[in-house]
Amino acid sequence: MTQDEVVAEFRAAGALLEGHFILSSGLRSPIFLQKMFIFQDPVRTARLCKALAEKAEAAFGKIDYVVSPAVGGIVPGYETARQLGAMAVFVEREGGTFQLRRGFTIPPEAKVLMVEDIITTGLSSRECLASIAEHTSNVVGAACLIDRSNGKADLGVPLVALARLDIPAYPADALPPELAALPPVKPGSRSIQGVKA
Ligand SMILES: O=P(O)(O)OC[C@H]1O[C@H](OP(=O)(O)OP(=O)(O)O)[C@H](O)[C@@H]1O
Ligand SMILES: O=C(O)c1cc(=O)[nH]c(=O)[nH]1
Ligand SMILES: [Mg+2]
Repeated sequence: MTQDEVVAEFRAAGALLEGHFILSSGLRSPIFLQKMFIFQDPVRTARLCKALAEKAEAAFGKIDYVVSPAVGGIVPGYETARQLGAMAVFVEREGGTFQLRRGFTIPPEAKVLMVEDIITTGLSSRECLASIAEHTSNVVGAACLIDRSNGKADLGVPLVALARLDIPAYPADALPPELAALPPVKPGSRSIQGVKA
C-alpha cells in the first residue's frame, strides 16, 4: 500500500480533521488524524493492518507477540497480530503509567513488535516500550499506521510506518495566528486518564 493510498483511506473514512487540536503531548496542531473513524470500519482496518503486518514482517521477520498502548493501539495491534499469526496484548495506564494488566504475560522467547496507531512525538510509544522492557528484552521493533513526525520521533528501536507525514505541531506558546484564532479541542484520552499532557 502506497503512502498516498494510506492517506486516501484516512480521507475516505473522514479521519482527516481540520481545526485546532491539543495533542496527547500538549502540542497544538491544525490537523488531527481521528484513527477511531478508521477502526469503526473493520474492513478498512483490516486493509491497513494487513499492509502494516507485511511491512513489519519484511523488516523484522517472524513476530510472536504484538504489544500496543491503550486505547488507540488496541484495535490496530489486534488486527496486525491477526494478520501476522501472532498474539495480541496491550498495556494500559495504571496511576498514569502503562502496565501489562489483566494477567497478560509475554513469554521470554517471544519476538515482540510494538504497534501504535499514530506517532507524533513518540512519547506514548516510548512509554509503552518502557513498560514492555519490564517483561522482556526481545523487542524486534515498532510499527505504526502514520508517523506524523516524518521520521523525526526516536523510539530507540527501529520503526516501520505505513505513511510518514510532516504534519505541523506547535508548542502552545508559539501558535501561528490562524491557529490561535480557533477554539482548541482535545480529542485524545491521555488527559482523561489523569496523565498530564
Ligand atoms: O507520539 P505521541 O506524541 O505520544 O502521540 C501519539 C499518541 O497519542 C494518541 O494517544 P492518546 O494519548 O491521545 O490516547 P488514545 O490512545 O486513547 O487515543 C495516539 O494514540 C498515540 O498513542
Ligand atoms: O499526537 C496525538 O495525540 C495524536 C495526533 C493525531 O493525529 N491523532 C491522534 O489520535 N493522536
Ligand atoms: Mg494512544
